[in-house]
Amino acid sequence: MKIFSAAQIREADAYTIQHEPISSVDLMERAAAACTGWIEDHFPPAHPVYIICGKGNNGGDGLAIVRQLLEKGYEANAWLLTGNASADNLANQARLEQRFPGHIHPLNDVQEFPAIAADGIIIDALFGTGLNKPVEGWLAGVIHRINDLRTRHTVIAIDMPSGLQADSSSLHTPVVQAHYTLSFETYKLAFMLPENAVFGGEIHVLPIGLHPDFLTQTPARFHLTDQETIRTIYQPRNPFGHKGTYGHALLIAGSYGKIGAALLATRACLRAGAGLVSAHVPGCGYEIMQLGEPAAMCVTDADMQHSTHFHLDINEAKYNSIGIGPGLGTHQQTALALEKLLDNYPLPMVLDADALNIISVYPYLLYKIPKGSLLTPHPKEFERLFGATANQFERLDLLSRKSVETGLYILLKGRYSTIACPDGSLYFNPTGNAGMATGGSGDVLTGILTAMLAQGYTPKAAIILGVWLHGYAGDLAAARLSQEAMTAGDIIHHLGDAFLQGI
Ligand SMILES: NC(=O)C1=CN([C@@H]2O[C@H](COP(=O)(O)OP(=O)(O)OC[C@H]3O[C@@H](n4cnc5c(N)ncnc54)[C@H](OP(=O)(O)O)[C@@H]3O)[C@@H](O)[C@H]2O)[C@@H](O)CC1
Ligand SMILES: Nc1ncnc2c1ncn2[C@@H]1O[C@H](COP(=O)(O)OP(=O)(O)O)[C@@H](O)[C@H]1O
Ligand SMILES: [K+]
Repeated sequence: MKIFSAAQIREADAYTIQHEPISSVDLMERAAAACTGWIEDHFPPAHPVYIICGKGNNGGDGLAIVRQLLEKGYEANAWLLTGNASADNLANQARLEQRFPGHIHPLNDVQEFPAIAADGIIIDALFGTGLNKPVEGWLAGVIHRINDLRTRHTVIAIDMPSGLQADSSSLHTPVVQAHYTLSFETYKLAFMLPENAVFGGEIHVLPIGLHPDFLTQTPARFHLTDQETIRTIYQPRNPFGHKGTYGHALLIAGSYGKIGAALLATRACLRAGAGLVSAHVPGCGYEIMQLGEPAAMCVTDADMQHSTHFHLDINEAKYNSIGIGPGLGTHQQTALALEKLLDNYPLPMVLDADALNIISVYPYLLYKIPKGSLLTPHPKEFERLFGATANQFERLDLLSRKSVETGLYILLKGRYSTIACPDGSLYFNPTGNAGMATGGSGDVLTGILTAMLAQGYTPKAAIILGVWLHGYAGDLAAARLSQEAMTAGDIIHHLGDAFLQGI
């Protein structure tokens, strides 16, 4: 699913008006009806509704919602900023006044903000995608008033929480903190970033019938992975396939005290479909690996505690893919061996955790990584690799620039893990939950991605599909066990159901 910028959304709006064709006020009626329908489904008419309306089309939506709710028997009123209203806003003021006189109240000052009855619902229709600067002065006071009331009253934002910029950072500016956001047609970029998590609440994207030609033909830089995309990527196994068909994957992971990371990555790699899996671990890991995962082969390093010689018998004829980093440690001998591996192995590989930490100490190694490889830093590792940024929009830009510059796929992990592709496109992943914020989840992902590469998926397909399945398995684990009780191993246990249900 594409994520459009505010400017593209305006174009979609105009294209729909011209090509459906439909008048802009009727398109507004349709958008408002989608919201009214949602409100009706979730809150009975016993709740009085207070709609705070701006002067633009977001306020116009609010005015139309007041009229539609009144028609459905709700007690609804608008508090409207006075001044130069947009044409469709004016048209909806007139329609409301004509059908239900006396339901529009002026809002020129915070003092005029209504007193909200016990069961009252506040609807924020102040500003949407037309916000052109941070909100200041008494209007900021209105936003603060709404936010003060949110502990006692449900707050529903129309299209965007007011004050939130769709495509740039809103840090340190006043923004409504909604419980629900009813957004039109597409997700906005701002919803994807953790720095905005407190504003949107539960986000519902309501279709309003923007023209399908525009939506399919207009290129977008940002995407939200959906099941449809996953179904086009996934390749069912060939009935005549043999284990050679699905590749030999090698995991280079673990050090004394962290052999569990190697075990998790290895198990995940097997469960994600690799034909053969080998693990290279230091000597201390041999029995743990052989007993812990009998289906995997184990190669031990000359050193008992950490890996030092994993570059020796590795070549592309033997291993179709390599995943390196979980629990590996950052010993200097390990760093030297990593450099030799990068010098000798030409295929895309997966680099995670300590492999990334080593590279952040020796940044020139970044340029030795085979093109098309997958890097999977969490935010701290990302910062060590590429430096800090003032906000998460800048971090997104940095992420994309580094991917383009190096020719590597870089995954920034977290809620809506973000995949930056060397062609400049970015994919947000919607699956996964906070139960996965538990030690070892990332090791499991390394195993899954290494398995996808071994099976012959292109790097882009491997990372989009692997990250989706990892999160989906995490969601299934959380549904069965709770977010609190699930562990990284449970993500692996649910991979089977993720293949069956998530694709
Ligand atoms: N996409 C679609 O297909 C559809 C979109 N629809 C709806 O249209 C919405 C976009 O409407 P929009 O373009 O009129 O902009 P909107 O968000 O109302 O803001 C503009 C107003 O805010 C003001 N203003 C701005 N910043 C300000 C500030 N910091 N501080 C103070 N004032 C500020 C600005 O004033 P100005 O700066 O011009 O004086 C102007 O009055 C969209 O979010 C959705 O709800 C649906 O109806 C139909 C289908
Ligand atoms: N709140 C969350 N929502 C969705 N996914 C999450 C969340 N927290 C963590 N995850 C996922 O869990 C994994 C954690 O990886 P990482 O931080 O490397 O863990 P570890 O180093 O313990 O293995 C990532 O794939 C990340 O996207
Ligand atoms: K709004």
